[in-house]
Amino acid sequence: MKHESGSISINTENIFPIIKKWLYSEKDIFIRELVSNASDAISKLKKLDAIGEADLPDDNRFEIKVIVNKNEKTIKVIDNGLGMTDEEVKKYINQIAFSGAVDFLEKYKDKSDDGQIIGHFGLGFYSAFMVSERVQIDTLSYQPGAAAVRWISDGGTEFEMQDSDIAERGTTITLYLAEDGLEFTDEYKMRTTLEKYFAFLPYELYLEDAVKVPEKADEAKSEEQEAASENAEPKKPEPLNDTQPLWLKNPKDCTEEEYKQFYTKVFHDFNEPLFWIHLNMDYPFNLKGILYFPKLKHEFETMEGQIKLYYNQVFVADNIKEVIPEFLLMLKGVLDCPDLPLNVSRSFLQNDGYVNKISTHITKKVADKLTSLFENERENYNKYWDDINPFVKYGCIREEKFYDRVKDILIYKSTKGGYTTLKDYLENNKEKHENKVFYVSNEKQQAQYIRLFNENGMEAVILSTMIDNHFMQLLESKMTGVRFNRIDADISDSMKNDNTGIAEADISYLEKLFKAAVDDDKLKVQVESLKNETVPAMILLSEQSRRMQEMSAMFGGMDMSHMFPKEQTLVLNSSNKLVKALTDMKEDETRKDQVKLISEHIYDLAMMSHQPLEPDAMAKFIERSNEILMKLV
Ligand SMILES: Nc1ncnc2c1ncn2[C@@H]1O[C@H](COP(=O)(O)OP(=O)(O)OP(=O)(O)O)[C@@H](O)[C@H]1O
Repeated sequence: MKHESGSISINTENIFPIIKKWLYSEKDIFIRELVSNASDAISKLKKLDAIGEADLPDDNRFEIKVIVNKNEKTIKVIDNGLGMTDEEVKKYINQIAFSGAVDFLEKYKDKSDDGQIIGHFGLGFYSAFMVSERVQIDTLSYQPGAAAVRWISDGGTEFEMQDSDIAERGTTITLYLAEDGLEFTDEYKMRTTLEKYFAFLPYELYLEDAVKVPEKADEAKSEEQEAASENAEPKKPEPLNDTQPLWLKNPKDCTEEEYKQFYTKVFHDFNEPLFWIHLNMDYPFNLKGILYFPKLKHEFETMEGQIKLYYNQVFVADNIKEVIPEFLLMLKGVLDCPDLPLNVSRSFLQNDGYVNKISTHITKKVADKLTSLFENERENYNKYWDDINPFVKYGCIREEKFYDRVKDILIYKSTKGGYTTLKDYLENNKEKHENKVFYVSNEKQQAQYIRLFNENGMEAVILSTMIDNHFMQLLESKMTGVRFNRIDADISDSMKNDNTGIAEADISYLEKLFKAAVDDDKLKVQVESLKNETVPAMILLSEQSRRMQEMSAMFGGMDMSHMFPKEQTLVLNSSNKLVKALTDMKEDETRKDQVKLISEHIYDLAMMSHQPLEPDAMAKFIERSNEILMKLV
C-alpha cells in the first residue's frame, strides 16, 4: 500500500492530555483494554470459523502474548485473532476507536468523582495513549489475500499508515512508552496487572520479558547433567490464566474439592469455606458465579468479604455495591455478568432495572440456599450459624425482601443448649412469659443470671454479636407485641416463691441499710423471696433504661445521664440466709460494723455479677474480702 497519512476527524484538538490526567490513578486499565480487544478479536474469528466464514488450520491454537522490553521501552500485545484490513483500520481505529474515546470523555468530563464509573469501561484502544508517546498497530486480516497494515500515531489527531512486515494473522499493538508508563516494563508489575484482570480470560495468555537475563549455567554441573539438560525438551511456558474457570462449569459436574481449591486460589484464604452457592443462569439474563460463605477467624470478627465482578471472564472491580446487594459484600465470591452495561456511571447502575433484577436474583438464591440447609441439613445449619449469623442478620436489616425470605429460618442459641427458632421459643415459654424473649448479651458476665434461669427451668437466647441490638429492634418492629428483655432486666414470677409474706418493717429496714451502705439515697431496693436460696442479691436494670443508656453512649461524648438516669434495682433475696441474718441483727447495736460489712459486700457481689466493678469499688471489695478472711483465722 502507498504510504498514507491523515488526520482523525474529531472536534477536540487534543483529548489525550485530558484523559491522561483524568485516569491517572488507574493507569493499568490500558492493559485491560488492549488485552480485552485481543480476546474479542479471537472470539470474533472463532465465530466466523463456526459459521464457515473463516478457514482456520487444523492445528490452530489461539493465544495472546504480552512482551515487555525495558531496553526498548516497549510493550507489545499480540493476538492471533481476526486482524484488520487497511479499510478496517481506517474504520475501526480512525473512526470508531477515536469517536468512542470522544464520546466517553463527553459523557464523563463533568463528573468530578472519577471513581464514578466502574473501571472506565468503554475507553477502549484509545487508552493506549495514557502511557505511550507513540502507538503502532501491525495487523494482518484473516481474509484471504489481505495485506499486512501498519498504523502509527503519536497521539493527537495525526496518524500514518503503511505496509507492515508481519507475516502471521492477527494484530500486534506496540506501545512506545512515555516516561510515566515505564513501570509496566517491569515483569512483576505486568504479571500482577495481567493476573488481576485476566486470571480467567478464555484464551491462553502469556507474558514474556524480552530482556530477562537468561538463567546462569550452573558451573558445578557434571557432564552428564549438562548432556541431560541439552537433550531435555525446552520447558513449555505456562499461560498466566485459567481459561475454564469453575463458575462456567455445570454445578452438577463440580466436585467439593474443586470448589474449595478455587476458593483458596482466588481468595488466598486457607480456611475452608463453610458452603457455597453456584449461580448458573442463562435466562432471562446471563449470570454466573460462585458465592462462598467464609469461616470467621475470630469470634468477634466482623465479616469482611470480597465479591469480584467479571465481565465475560475479565475482571472489572471488587465489591461494587451498585450491582451487588450490600450485605452480600460480607461474603466472598466471583460473579460474571456479561449483560451488565458497564460503560455507564455507577449511579445509573443503581437505578437500572436490569441490575435490580440481578440483585434480587442473587438475594433469592442466597435465601434459598439457607432455607435448603435449614430444611435438609439442620445439623450443619446449626453448626454454621455462629459464623453466618452476622451476615444473615445484617441482610435482614438491610433488605426487607431478604428478611421476608429467611424470617422463619432464623435460629437462636438457647441457654438450654442447642438452637431454637423464635416461634418455638415463644411457644415453649408462653406459660411463663408470653411474647417476651429473654436474651443473654454476654455469657460470661451474665453467668449468674443464666444459672438462675436454668435452675428455674427458664430459657433465654444468646444474642451476643455486635449487630444484635439492631437486629432485635428489627424483630420487635416486625413481630407486633414481642419484646426482647435482657436476662438481667427482670425477674420472672417463676423464680419467686409464692406467698412470701415479708414484713413491711423489714423491707424498709433493708432499704435504709443498703442505701446507707452504698451511700446512694436514690438506690432502688426491692425485696423478693427467690426460690434459689444461695443468692443474697442481684441487680436488675430495666430493658428500657438500658437501651436508653446504650443509645446515649452511642451518641458519644454527650452527657444525657440527666435524661436517662440509671434505673438499677437491687433485689434482695429474703429467702437467703445472709439477708435473713441482716434482718435478725437489726436491733443489735453491737453488731453494727458486721452488718455494714455484710451489706456492702452483698451489694458488690450483686454488682459484680451484673457488670465489671469500677476501679475504686474493686479496690474496696478486695480490701473487704481480705478483712472477712482474716475473721476466719
Ligand atoms: N486487537 C484487535 N484486533 C482486531 N480488531 C481490533 C483490535 N483492537 C481493536 N480492534 C478494532 O477496533 C475497534 C475499536 O476498539 P476500541 O477498543 O476502541 O472499542 P471497542 O472494543 O469496540 O469497545 P470498548 O470501548 O468497549 O473497548 C474494535 O471494535 C475492533 O473492531
